[in-house]
Amino acid sequence: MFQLRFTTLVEAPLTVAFDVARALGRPWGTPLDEVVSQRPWRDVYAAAPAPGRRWLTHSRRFSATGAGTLVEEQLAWDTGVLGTLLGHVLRRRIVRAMQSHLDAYAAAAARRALDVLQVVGAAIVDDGRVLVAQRSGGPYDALWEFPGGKVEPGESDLSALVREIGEELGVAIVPRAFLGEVLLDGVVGGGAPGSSTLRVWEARLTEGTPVAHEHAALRWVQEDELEALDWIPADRPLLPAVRASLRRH
Ligand SMILES: Nc1nc2c([nH]c(=O)n2[C@H]2C[C@H](O)[C@@H](COP(=O)(O)OP(=O)(O)OP(=O)(O)O)O2)c(=O)[nH]1
Repeated sequence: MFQLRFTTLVEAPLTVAFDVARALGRPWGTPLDEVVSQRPWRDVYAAAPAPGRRWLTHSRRFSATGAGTLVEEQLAWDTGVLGTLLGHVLRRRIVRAMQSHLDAYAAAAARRALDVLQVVGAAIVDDGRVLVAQRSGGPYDALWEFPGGKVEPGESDLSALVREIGEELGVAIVPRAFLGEVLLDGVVGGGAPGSSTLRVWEARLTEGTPVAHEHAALRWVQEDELEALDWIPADRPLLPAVRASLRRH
């Protein structure tokens, strides 16, 4: 059996990285059938046996990191009776084709990401508690969230985070660990569910005391109080990472 692994870091949210990867297809002619598709986390494709090849699979995993989406791909095939030499030839061809394909993919995904509305939030942690904010007005009136807001065109995620926290709470923060990314439901930027995303970082206060300039209320809550809050539904999948972060501090 032959195996190849490729890792690409794409400056784009999960959904964009996933959708662009699928739209571009693969840099070789062999048609592959979809075996698994879990948007935006994972897909697996396989090719039926053919001359010089008993089987071929291509699986991809997409995971969110603070620097973008990490795409881990694995190709595996078996050349059957035609043996090792053909396997090596195939390997060289696939490596060459994949290298330029992945460069083009990363560029296309980064370009597409510019059209997607991205929201960043801060889980500000201090003394074993995290700051949560209650929205005032709009479709999520009175629901709880991580303070933050929309990334502006040309702005990096972390600059947007520091700016939004300054505007909303009047404090300075330093973002630390990346906690996770969730799909938003289309209320924010319009479009289908997942056409915008929320990325949350754990952060530490460096200056000032938070004041609710734009929210109805602010609360410092402990780990065991997180679950009972009336959260914006999209935020709930982030709570395990926030709990883990509170345990670390
Ligand atoms: N800040 C933040 N927004 C969230 C969270 N979860 C979630 O679905 N959202 C949604 C609510 C809003 O529709 C959108 C963020 O918009 P916003 O109104 O806070 O952003 P902003 O300050 O840049 O807004 P704007 O007044 O400039 O338009 O993302 C969350 O935890 N934090």
